[in-house]
Amino acid sequence: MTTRSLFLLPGDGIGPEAMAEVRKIIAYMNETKGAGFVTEEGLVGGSAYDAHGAAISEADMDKAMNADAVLFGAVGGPKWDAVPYEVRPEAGLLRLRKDLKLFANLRPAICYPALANASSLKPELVEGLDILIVRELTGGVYFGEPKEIIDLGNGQKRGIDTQVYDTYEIERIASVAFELARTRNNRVCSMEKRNVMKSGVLWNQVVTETHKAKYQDVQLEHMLADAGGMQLVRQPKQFDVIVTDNLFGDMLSDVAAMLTGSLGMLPSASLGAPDAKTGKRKALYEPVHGSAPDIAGQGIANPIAMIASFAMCLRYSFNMVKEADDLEKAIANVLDQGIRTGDIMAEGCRKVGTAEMGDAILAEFARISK
Ligand SMILES: NC(=O)C1=CN([C@@H]2O[C@H](COP(=O)(O)OP(=O)(O)OC[C@H]3O[C@@H](n4cnc5c(N)ncnc54)[C@H](O)[C@@H]3O)[C@@H](O)[C@H]2O)C=CC1
Ligand SMILES: CC(C)CC(=O)C(=O)O
Ligand SMILES: [Mg+2]
Repeated sequence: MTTRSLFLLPGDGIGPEAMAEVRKIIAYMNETKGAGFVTEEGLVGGSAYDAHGAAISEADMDKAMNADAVLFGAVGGPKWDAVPYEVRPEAGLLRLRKDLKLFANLRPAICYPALANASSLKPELVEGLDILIVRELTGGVYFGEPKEIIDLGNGQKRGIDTQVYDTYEIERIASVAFELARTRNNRVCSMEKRNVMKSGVLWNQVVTETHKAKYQDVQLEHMLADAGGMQLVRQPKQFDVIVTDNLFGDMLSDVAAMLTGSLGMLPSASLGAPDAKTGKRKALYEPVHGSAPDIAGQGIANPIAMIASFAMCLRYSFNMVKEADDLEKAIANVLDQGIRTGDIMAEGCRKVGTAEMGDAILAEFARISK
């Protein structure tokens, strides 16, 4: 029997609550479909810091390296506000991204028909929305050196972060965006700030050259990232694929989340390059949202972003396309039935907690995938 190894890192806050709902789906697929998932669990973020004094242990890094895919919940929270910067919860996630070389972060923003009214935008602006943000994930200001606070000795300090991009980093993320556009509506919009940033000038040049060399069949547009943010809330359906750097991608995908109704709706896949011999990619799947300390521990978080991240895992790591489609359809059907967590609640709908939403999606998945 095929075995498929999954390393689960639930993390902090609502991370474990959302992961519990994915665990049920994994168990169901193993029991009824012989999916052969073999799971291991580890600690990341504040929970790892509390246990080991580090945001992820070396043993868990090894397991992440060797798994077919990593499922990640969320990290962080006020409890760890005062821990040293190097071991803060978020450092665990950044290390996973960097060491597993997960340079391509795919963040689809899809507005399910039943949720057009849940967005803060007018329903006609978001109905049928289906955009894909392709965020560069292992470079830019998140990782550039120097990164420090220096004492200027005159009562002043200076905080320094450095935005760095090399040609190869821009070329490979642009190629991912162009390839994905070919499977969708064949349009890419590249966002940077070439008017104020040298890295933006290079980004623009390299995307243009990559397009010219290999992807002239795809329609390419360039937009300054601030204007891009404005266009995302003015007329979001103008976009198909957006490709952008690490920081702008982080911000623009949180903006895009609200087009879909809630940050609790947005999944993501973080992918490495295919291995030259096996063609397999290292991969980590995580919701776009964080640990939501304001609602953690109450059983009310929306698990859809986490469940939809698992659907992306089925699609991208295991080529289980039918199962991924069925799981995404199950999410859509449950929303059509008017079942809602608090963040996407609307008049006439039935308000449920995290576990009930997970159960409803699993029941619907079981029904349609029989
Ligand atoms: N990938 C990760 O692990 C990320 C971690 N963080 C960390 O999370 C902590 C909290 O950050 P915030 O800025 O508050 O962002 P957040 O994404 O945790 O929460 C923002 C708002 O969205 C709501 N929300 C988020 N996910 C939800 C869900 N599934 N269901 C219902 N409501 C949901 C929260 O209740 C909150 O009001 C910080 O420590 C931050 O560094 C933030 C973003 C990503
Ligand atoms: C390291 C993360 C907390 C940064 C973030 O907000 C994200 O990647 O979405
Ligand atoms: Mg973010």
